[in-house]
Amino acid sequence: MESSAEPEEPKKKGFFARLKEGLTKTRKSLSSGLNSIFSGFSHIDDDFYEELEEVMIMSDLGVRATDEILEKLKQQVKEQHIKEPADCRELLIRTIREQMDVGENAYDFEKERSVLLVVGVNGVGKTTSIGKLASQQKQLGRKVILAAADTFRAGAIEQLGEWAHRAGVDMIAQGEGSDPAAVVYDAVSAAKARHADILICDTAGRLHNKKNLMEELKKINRILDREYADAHKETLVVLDATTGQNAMAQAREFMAAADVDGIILTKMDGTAKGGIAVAIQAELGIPVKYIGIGEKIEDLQKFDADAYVEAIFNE
Ligand SMILES: Nc1nc2c(ncn2[C@@H]2O[C@H](COP(=O)(O)OP(=O)(O)OP(=O)(O)O)[C@@H](O)[C@H]2O)c(=O)[nH]1
Repeated sequence: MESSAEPEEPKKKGFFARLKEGLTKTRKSLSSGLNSIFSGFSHIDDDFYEELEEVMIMSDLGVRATDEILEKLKQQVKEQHIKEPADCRELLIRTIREQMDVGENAYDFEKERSVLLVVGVNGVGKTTSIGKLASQQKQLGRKVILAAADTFRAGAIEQLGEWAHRAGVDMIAQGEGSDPAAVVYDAVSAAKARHADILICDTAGRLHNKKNLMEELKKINRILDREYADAHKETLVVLDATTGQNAMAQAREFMAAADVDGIILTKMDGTAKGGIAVAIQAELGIPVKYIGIGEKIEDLQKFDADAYVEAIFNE
């Protein structure tokens, strides 16, 4: 029998195909960079390790994580009497994955009545990520309410409002410059009255005054602990992957100001610095919960370290 025509390309790409496409720039820089070292060196020596280090740091895996990964690699090379550079490839990939281990990534806020505090400096894609998340949660059949508690940045409330409209969810807001804690208080009342499953709060975006930030977050947390004690609470920090090590510095500052439960890493599709996901989990020990790999709603993906490593290293 004659073979039938080529199957039509499915309209919607699967999770992994989209991830792989989103990580193209990082794959090209990191995986191809490492591959050329594995094939270019005839034996394992200091130069070989130095070149690996350079490529890893260039891809923003972070100095500390890179050092630790290479130390482990060297040890295994010694123990297993590996002589061929190419034989290090799988070992290195496995070591990177192990170094990223922060336990299983939990999404309890999808199952329980929850409140998410989403923080991040201006321009990182905080509003966009909240919009995507709200939309996804709504599609899961959950009742979502947004709180426009980033009252500092001009236009932030309108922008969140547009997302609320697009996602078909309610938003609680007061005017620009109002007290973020008061907005959260109102939003909690609304969440209780309307039996919301998840309340997502767009909060503090500024870092230049750490004390203010800390006070603001503390005040919001006090309200949540008092008024919404039975809700599962998480604080998520949004970071822009294209800013590389600067994003790490931001994460550290937010960690100093609040208990951070997870990271949303945006704009991974636009950068070769996607190794930052390794640095975050390996150096900060905080799970990356979502990554942004494009502008569409489905381009906010749950982060899976196994899939990430595979998307980058498996050709
Ligand atoms: N390619 C890509 N674009 C993104 C992603 N996340 C956000 N963006 C886009 O980046 C552009 C600018 O984003 P931001 O200025 O950070 O958006 P924002 O959410 O309004 O900013 P803040 O709320 O201040 O963080 C927007 O057009 C977004 O659609 C992503 O993961 N990938």
